[in-house]
Amino acid sequence: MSEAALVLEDGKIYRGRAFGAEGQTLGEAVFSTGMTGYQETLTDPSYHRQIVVATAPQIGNTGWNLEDSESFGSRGHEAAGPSGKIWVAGYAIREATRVVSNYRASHSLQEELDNQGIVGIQGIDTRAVVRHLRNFGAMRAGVFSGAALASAEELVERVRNQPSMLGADLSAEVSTPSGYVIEPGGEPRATIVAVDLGIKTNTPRMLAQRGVRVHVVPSSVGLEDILDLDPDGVFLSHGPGDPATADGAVQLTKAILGQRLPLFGICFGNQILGRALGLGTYKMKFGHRGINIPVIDHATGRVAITAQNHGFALEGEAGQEFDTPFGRAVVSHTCANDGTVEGVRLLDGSAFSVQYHPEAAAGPHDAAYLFDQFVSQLDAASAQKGTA
Ligand SMILES: NC(=O)CC[C@H](N)C(=O)O
Repeated sequence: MSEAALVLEDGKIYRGRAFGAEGQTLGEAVFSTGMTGYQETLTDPSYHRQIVVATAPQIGNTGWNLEDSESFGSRGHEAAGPSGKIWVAGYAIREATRVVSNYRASHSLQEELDNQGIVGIQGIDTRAVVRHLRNFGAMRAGVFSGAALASAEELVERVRNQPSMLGADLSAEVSTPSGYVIEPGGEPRATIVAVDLGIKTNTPRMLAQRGVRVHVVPSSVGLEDILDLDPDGVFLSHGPGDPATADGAVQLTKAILGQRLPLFGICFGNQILGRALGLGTYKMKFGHRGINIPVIDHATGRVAITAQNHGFALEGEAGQEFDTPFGRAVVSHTCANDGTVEGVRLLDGSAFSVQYHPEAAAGPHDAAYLFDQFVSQLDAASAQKGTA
């Protein structure tokens, strides 16, 4: 295995061995604290242009299977076939397992990284990398191996020459090029439009499991296209990039709110709904990425343990109420670790969103009830349509 280097924009270099494809990759270095679920993480479109550092010390134990990928439906997924497209820019780990041990595995993680040309690094002190990123923040980085290795100065230069995640407008790079429908098993109880800003496979699946027909549409969709589908509600998906750049999605959201259609948003969708309600966004120092992040629901005082993956957040305070052109709104959820805004809602309940991932994949299912809450809104809207 050839030598490899993880290079950070501040000049810090961690030397290890190649993992997966050899070559060069650039992206923002971020860390994920999930102890399981690497396949879901690697295929999540929200990680587009990010080099993920895993805090779990050994990676690859369960190999790669043909079921758990989260990128079916995202742009360019066909090329990866049933394996699912890997969206991360690179992967940095402590130790790759030598033995794949799971009945669902079809091949190893290394093989899949090789097949898809994903450049990774193993054998580095990932605890030291994570401490560095916690102290100095997520930053531009690169992984280099084989013929791509060069002098330290040259590598740092290449890392610094890439654009920052701050100001990155990435929705169009991951969103499906054309719409598709996920049907529930039987007769649909309601129909929604899901705006794909980087949607994971499990999100429309969880809605379909609840009897909802889901039209997944490209991020460039307009209000008229949405209304043509005669939906009972609209969903705004998770996705990569800086929400401050997503003016198109914010305008669309304002138009949807103006129609009084029920609206639910997750992660990027929470940031978009927050912006449409007048809140600002900012880049966090190192973000929240993992599957054990505690969130307080200020309506009930209950804490949910949640899956998360975000580097930006909405500005606001726990329980803060504010006026919007669509009615009064509230900061409904905050993170129990650091007070970050984790959810907003119109007080009438017709539009709400969370910064965490009720679809989990991977992660705990504490927040799955939010899909039920959305479906109740849809039932009410569809009943009203029936009597209109
Ligand atoms: N998973 C997501 O939707 C991420 C949202 C946004 N790109 C962020 O990093 O904050």
